[in-house]
Amino acid sequence: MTELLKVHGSQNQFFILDQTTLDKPLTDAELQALAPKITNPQTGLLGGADGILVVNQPTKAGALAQMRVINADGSEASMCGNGLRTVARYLAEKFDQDEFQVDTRDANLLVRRQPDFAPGVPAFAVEISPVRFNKEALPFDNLGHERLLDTLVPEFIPGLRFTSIAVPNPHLISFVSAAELADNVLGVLGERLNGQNPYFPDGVNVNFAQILNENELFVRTFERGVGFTNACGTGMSATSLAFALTHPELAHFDVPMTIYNPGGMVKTIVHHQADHYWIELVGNATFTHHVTVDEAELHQASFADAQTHATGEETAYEKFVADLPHVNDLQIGK
Ligand SMILES: N[C@H](CCC[C@H](N)C(=O)O)C(=O)O
Repeated sequence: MTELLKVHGSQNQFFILDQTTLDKPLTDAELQALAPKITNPQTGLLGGADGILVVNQPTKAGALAQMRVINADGSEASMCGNGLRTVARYLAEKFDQDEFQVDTRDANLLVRRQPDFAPGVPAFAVEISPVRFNKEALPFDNLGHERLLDTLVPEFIPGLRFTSIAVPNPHLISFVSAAELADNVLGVLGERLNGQNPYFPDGVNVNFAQILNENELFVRTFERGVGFTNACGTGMSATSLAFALTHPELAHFDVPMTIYNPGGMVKTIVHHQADHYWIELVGNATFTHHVTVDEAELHQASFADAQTHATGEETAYEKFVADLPHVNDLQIGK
């Protein structure tokens, strides 16, 4: 039998599959077959999820383990900020270490246990890096720009300004009004730029942010390979950097920013030395369920006989969110 964990960071929900515990790791094809089935909100396991976080032996020296990110549609992403916090907690408990590096596609990233965000709400800080602005990192075509930095792009939405940043997965960011944030214009643009389109051949995560105050945002994200999620860690991190770059009077480097989202709240700290940028993302790492399933079933993308057991942590997380300002203003579930 094999154990999976159902987890979330800011209610961005995942299954963690530690391939090192299997007799035979799932192949890439098997992972791509399993993801859409187990994450399906109607027919998936435990109400579905936004993807699978796959743990393997490290491929880079210095890392404790590797994390791969499989989106709900089976596509693979280079990074997942909310997911990395939950994998960091899983590895911290597995290896009894509180600070180490995790091997992600483009870099070993430093992760560190943090004080609980609230009673019963464990928290981790994770490095979001590498950060790139060029078209090699974030391929887009037919816009007549080498990069987007608070750029008017009438081809997307007339009147809105956009910034493009890869962290290293691709993000498009626009600072909008409360009305635009709640409107479905984000969903329409997200669907468009992740379908057949002349601009983003590989799709892109689209983030709308409302500026609440100095160093304080509300961010809503339409994710590549998933759709609307309750939060996107790399999205909130990229948006924090865009905030510091485009609104220097309101957003400061090396100072914690508070980022609200439909699933809760995280802190980000944007750092730079010359033109090298990186972001610290600090937030919850909640384990909601233990799942026991026959390994042979997983290879067949089946989980019909899975046994699930709630950890009880969700109650503490929901109390944490209930006490937050702003989050309940914009009730947008996944
Ligand atoms: N959908 C994203 C990957 C997951 C990122 C998100 N869940 C996060 O917390 O950063 C992409 O295809 O780039």
